[in-house]
Amino acid sequence: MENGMRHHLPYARAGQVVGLLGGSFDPSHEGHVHITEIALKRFALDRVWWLVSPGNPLKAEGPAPMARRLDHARRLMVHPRVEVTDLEARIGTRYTAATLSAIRDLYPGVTFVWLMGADNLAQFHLWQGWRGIMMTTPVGVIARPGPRGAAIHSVAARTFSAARLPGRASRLLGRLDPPCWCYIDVPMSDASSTAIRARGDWSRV
Ligand SMILES: Nc1ncnc2c1ncn2[C@@H]1O[C@H](COP(=O)(O)OP(=O)(O)OP(=O)(O)O)[C@@H](O)[C@H]1O
Ligand SMILES: O=C(O)c1ccc[n+]([C@@H]2O[C@H](COP(=O)([O-])O)[C@@H](O)[C@H]2O)c1
Repeated sequence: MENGMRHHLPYARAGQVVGLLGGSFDPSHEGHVHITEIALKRFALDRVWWLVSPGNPLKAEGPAPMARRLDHARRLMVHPRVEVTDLEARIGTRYTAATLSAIRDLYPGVTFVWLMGADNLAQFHLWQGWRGIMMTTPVGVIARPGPRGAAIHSVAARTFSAARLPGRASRLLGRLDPPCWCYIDVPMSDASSTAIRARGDWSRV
């Protein structure tokens, strides 16, 4: 990373627990805001950073330009403990495993919790280095409309079943040594970027 980039880094201090919500945010919507507010409380996070992805490695079609997605997300997500950032583009990573290891190097003493909706847990075993992510990073999974079983019985959930923290103990997630993950059953939002794009409310240019 260039030196000049460093002063744009989001703030966190040693001892804090920061939730990372990675996504295409193409566009961001109420569902993202909803799970962020829930995650702050239920996982006892000091902060949440939205990592607006340069492009999901598993998606064939690229998203809308970064500046547009960032701008939209920053208007939508206004909260003193939440920051919307293009950190992955700055670091030059798009695979989550690489992003996490780079971020940990940049913030010694800070604990990072990876946040995701239940749909992503169902797919998680397709991510690059997913076992390594589980072994190094507490993972918080938030309910999302769709087949609940697909997440709870996914390859990742089964492989790491012994490391599952019950939902009632969710506040401990960032204080335990990984592997540890926690699924929280919460009131759900059915908002989705795909639905918004399908309505034509967010054109790509
Ligand atoms: N309504 C929602 N409820 C729970 N989790 C959500 C919701 N919307 C998005 N998420 C989660 O937020 C993260 C980023 O989501 P993303 O930017 O891909 O939005 P999306 O609506 O899932 O987009 P797309 O429809 O293009 O896949 C993912 O972990 C996703 O599971
Ligand atoms: O690292 C991977 O292999 C990987 C594969 C698929 C998705 N991800 C990450 O998961 C997050 C959610 O992606 P998306 O496109 O569903 O918003 C985003 O941060 C992606 O970079 C990461």
